[in-house]
Amino acid sequence: MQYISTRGQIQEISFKEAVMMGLADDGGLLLPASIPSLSAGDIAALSKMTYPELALRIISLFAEGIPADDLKDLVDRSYSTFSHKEVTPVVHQDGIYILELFHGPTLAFKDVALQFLGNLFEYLLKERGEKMNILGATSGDTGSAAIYGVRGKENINIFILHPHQKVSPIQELQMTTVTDPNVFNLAIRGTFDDGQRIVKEVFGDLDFKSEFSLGAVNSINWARVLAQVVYYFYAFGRVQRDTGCKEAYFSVPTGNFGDIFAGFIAKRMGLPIRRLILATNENDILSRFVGKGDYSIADVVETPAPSMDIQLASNFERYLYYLMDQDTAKVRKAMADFSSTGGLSFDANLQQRVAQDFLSGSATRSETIDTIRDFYQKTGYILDPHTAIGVKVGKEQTGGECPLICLATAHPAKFGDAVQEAINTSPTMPDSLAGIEKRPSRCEIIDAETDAVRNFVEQHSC
Ligand SMILES: Cc1ncc(COP(=O)(O)O)c(C=O)c1O
Ligand SMILES: N[C@@H](CCOP(=O)(O)O)C(=O)O
Repeated sequence: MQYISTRGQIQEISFKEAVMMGLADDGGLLLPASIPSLSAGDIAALSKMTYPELALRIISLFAEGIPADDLKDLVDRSYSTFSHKEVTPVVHQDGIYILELFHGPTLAFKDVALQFLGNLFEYLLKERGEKMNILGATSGDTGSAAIYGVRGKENINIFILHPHQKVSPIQELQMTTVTDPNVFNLAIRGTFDDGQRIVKEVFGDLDFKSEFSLGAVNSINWARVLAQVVYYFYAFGRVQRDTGCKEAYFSVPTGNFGDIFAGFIAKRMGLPIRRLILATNENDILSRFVGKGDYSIADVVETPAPSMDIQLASNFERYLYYLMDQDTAKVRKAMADFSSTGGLSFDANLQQRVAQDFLSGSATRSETIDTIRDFYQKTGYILDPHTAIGVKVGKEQTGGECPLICLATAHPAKFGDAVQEAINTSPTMPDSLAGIEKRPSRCEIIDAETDAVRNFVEQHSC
């Protein structure tokens, strides 16, 4: 399995090289040159596996070059840190299936990939005798998951940019109270989009990238998307076992388009996903794209689902590559047009193709809060605000043709204020958060400027 860039100037690199490269050196994103397809029989066999067995089977299809025993060890260690024996259990509530992705160390779906990526980086660096400086941007969840994935690991320093005062109080504490010497939190005066732009600009300076051995933990890194493909198979297997269904809908709260893109890969591999339902908050550029072919940037607004307060969805470029029939010249042109005009529009023909894969919708602030309240009143189950958006849009877009699986991307305790507003009760705090506000913390506040970040990394690199 070789990897290529969406912009066509990186050809045929290995899985290991793709993981280490993170952002493609031509500014694009890396993808496998071909996607393996699984038969219905293969998929039925997968449904009998435990989560680590399934993860090993799916990841090994894409991870040539890592011996099977080593990969098994990496996968087993990565999922042993989850508090639920099923890793990502599926629960049935109010007629829908909720795929709980928040049983990892930092209580969000990011742990599923970042526990694995942290171990994979450690393994590859040892093999190469190298060091790495990880640089990432977060709207709240990737940051802590990445930090927990690499804290205290040798030969790795990690620098995480988060938008100052725009993440939830618990999200901020989960990052800033990790005071291991290899962890650096930078609160930037700006938005997540500013942080992601800075990260891409620093990676785009290839001399700097090479001199400081930069590594990527955002879904820029293909290994992130790959590890997230696994739970689509897992959830479908569990729901099919219970219902005998032939197809399912997946509703995915979406910001940077990474999680739903993992579902798109699962669909291309043959998983019978009837449609992926793309659910956004008021930052609805992606739902406008699916619904109207309008991909035009607007200002970021603050919502009760801050992790999705994103306009510039990094993985959109990966989807464009498939929508444009893997024509990298067209992708390059589209990305250049988008950066000069701030918008792209898609004709009826392309919109029809998008509609084969996706449905979409969005939720306002009050609809998000109302969904948490209504769901709690009916079931006693507390949704976090991101999950609530997926549930609301998923229910609106489907009519019982086949099961609806909604991705529960975070634990409600991370977003106590929104939950309190909705149901007048605070969610129970998981043990891992006990006393978090009393722990010592460390964070630098800086302007959202590429040079400021570059200088900081230079001074604190390993
Ligand atoms: C809790 C939560 N839900 C949903 C999302 C959206 O995921 P993605 O960015 O992969 O679209 C994010 C982060 O972006 C998140 O942290
Ligand atoms: N919601 C994310 C945004 C970054 O997304 P990523 O999947 O590309 O890392 C976050 O919590 O930081």
